[in-house]
Amino acid sequence: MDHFELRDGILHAEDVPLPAIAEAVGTPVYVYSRATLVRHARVFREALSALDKPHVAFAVKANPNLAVLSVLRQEGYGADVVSGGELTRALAAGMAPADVVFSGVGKTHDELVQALEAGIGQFNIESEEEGYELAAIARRMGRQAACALRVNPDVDARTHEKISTGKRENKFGVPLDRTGAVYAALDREEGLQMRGVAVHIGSQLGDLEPLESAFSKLGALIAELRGQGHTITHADLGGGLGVPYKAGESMPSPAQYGAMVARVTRDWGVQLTFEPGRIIAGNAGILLTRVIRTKRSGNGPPFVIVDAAMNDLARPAMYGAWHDIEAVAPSGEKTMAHVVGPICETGDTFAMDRKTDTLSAGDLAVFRTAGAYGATMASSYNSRGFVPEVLVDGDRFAVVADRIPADTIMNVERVPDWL
Ligand SMILES: Cc1ncc(COP(=O)(O)O)c(C=O)c1O
Ligand SMILES: N[C@@H](CCCC[NH3+])C(=O)O
Repeated sequence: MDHFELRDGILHAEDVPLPAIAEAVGTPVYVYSRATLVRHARVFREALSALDKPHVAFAVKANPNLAVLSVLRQEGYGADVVSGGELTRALAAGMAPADVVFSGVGKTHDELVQALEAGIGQFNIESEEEGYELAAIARRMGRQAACALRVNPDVDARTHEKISTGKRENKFGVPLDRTGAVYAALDREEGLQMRGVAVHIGSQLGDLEPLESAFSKLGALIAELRGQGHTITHADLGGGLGVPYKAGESMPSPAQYGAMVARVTRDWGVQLTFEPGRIIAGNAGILLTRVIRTKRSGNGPPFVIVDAAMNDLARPAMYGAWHDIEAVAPSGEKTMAHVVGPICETGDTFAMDRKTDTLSAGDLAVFRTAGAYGATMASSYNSRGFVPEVLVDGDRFAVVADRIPADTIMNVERVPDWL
């Protein structure tokens, strides 16, 4: 359930009519609902209530906006970060360093230093090589890095191949058959405090079975590592829960996920960490756009050209992803249309042959479920600048990220005097 609903024929974000936001801020603009974020954060936490003190670290990559992170911090969430930039954001949003987990397959030397200086709670080590580098830096700095070893369980997450992370051929984690040796080697390193294992098999998972299979393998690994004399106190189960992108689509609920986790991990005797991203932020945001014009296309459906494009919302172009498209003031009439952006690529297409609310020049429309992997994946391609972000709270709203116009971006560029 979200808080984007029709009231008197006009789509609202909580109590704010979307035309008021378009009027004040212009389009395109991302709009987030605080109430939906809070609701999702609580539902997810509630789903884990059978567990002993689970730690929930929001995957910042899904939506790194400082206001969004602040809402989640108020809900007791920590952060899962994958870069120095995300770490800076998590701390700027007031998250405690101890509540930060650092994942990512290519942490740089400087990022490792930054995270050690900040005193983050846990490094998820993705390779033996990374472990040695972190150990050396930690020793030099006189620090101890609390670590989990990220395991690649070779499980097919049954999701889009570009966002699957737990198959042997994917770049993430240490293959299961090497984890015993790698864990033992890293456990001998001064500077590292090896305390557990981590797994994350992919995103937008519509099925709990691959997760259960990965967690079962992790459970067996924990037993094996303990058998080798290691003390395992932590396990990080990553994120990955899918959300419905199409009206009527069904996905495993957080409660079903929580019940599965409780059953599989019952005897583990560890503190569990979770890294949800999309399930928290996905349905908490929409991208609000305005139709520039429509264009007839031979005998086929018309092109509806909107002012949002693939640089603002990359998912359809990158993964062929579906986002529901709705008029802000629907007439009730539906038309078959191609919905496209203005960018000079055929891939700048949000929908082909889609029966949507009839849209005409000047109409406002929304792309739903754009709160995760939306603004965060934007670029300035075609010198279009960056879309602003707005957070709604009841009947008030605030711009939580300014529009960055193309000329502001151009202002950081220099033409050398030898040209
Ligand atoms: C290590 C890690 N943790 C958490 C997430 C968040 O995933 P999701 O947004 O699917 O919950 C991701 C992204 O897939 C990730 O790579
Ligand atoms: N960017 C992807 C999700 C990637 C998850 C990152 N590990 C998407 O929009 O669906």
